[in-house]
Amino acid sequence: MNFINKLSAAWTTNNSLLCVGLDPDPARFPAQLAGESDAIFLFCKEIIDATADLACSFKPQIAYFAALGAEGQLERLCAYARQHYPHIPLILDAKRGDIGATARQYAREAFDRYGADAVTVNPYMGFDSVEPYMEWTERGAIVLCRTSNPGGSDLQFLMADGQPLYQHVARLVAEKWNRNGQCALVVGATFPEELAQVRAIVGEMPLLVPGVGAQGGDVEATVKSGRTASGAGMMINSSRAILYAAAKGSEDFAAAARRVALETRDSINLYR
Ligand SMILES: O=c1ccn([C@@H]2O[C@H](COP(=O)(O)O)[C@@H](O)[C@H]2O)c(=O)[nH]1
Repeated sequence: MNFINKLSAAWTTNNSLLCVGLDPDPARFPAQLAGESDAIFLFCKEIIDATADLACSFKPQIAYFAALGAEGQLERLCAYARQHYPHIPLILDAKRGDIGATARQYAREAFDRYGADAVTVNPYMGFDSVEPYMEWTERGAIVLCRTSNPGGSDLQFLMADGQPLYQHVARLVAEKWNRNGQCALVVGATFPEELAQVRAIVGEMPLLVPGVGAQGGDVEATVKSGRTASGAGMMINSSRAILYAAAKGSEDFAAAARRVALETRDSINLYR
């Protein structure tokens, strides 16, 4: 099944717009994982098992694995998610951007090596840097548009032809670049006004929306700004607030993650 259809089905099946982010930081792992050679895999696997019925997608952030030389554990984790939860889209957050020949290798890494349904990509180098991802006709390219970080405004708010750059990106992707019909955009929950602007430009296109939870984005404003007419259209990501929900040593980490994922999913659903 292609990325967009799988995502639409997951919104319905799990009644959820929540994307569970997998940003594993061993310094924050529970004591029982200390000394385990595959602690990163084990930690993330428990989180996936605890939240799979509450999520519309999982989003491993590759930097947290690669920085520790743990790409092998990421491979295992992706294989595990695909085998046990094949109906939940797997998004590799890698924010790749390079010339076409190199982008083709990044696409192979995301879709072949890790088996991701979609990968995040940076539009700064233009269409030929994004096109190779679309050669994978069933997989998604999720293009950075209006990112959640404060510094995103440095470039994304620059005016060109009377409009901020992020709106040009939204329009380009929606009207020209989306050759395989599997594109989506990243828009931060920390900027609900811009989220509403992007929604108005792109119609039904799915949006990956990081920034609730640890970054403090407002759930009500996010949902009201980014939802489609059918009350869907978003993967609202929360990573650290779910992963590290347990107070150190006092609560089972997976149970705590499930509790916060449930609360987040339900608070999102209040405003759909
Ligand atoms: O604009 C963006 C794009 C990506 N991210 C990523 O999302 C998660 C957010 O983690 P939290 O712990 O929920 O803050 C992380 O992997 C970022 O790399 C983003 O935050 N903003």
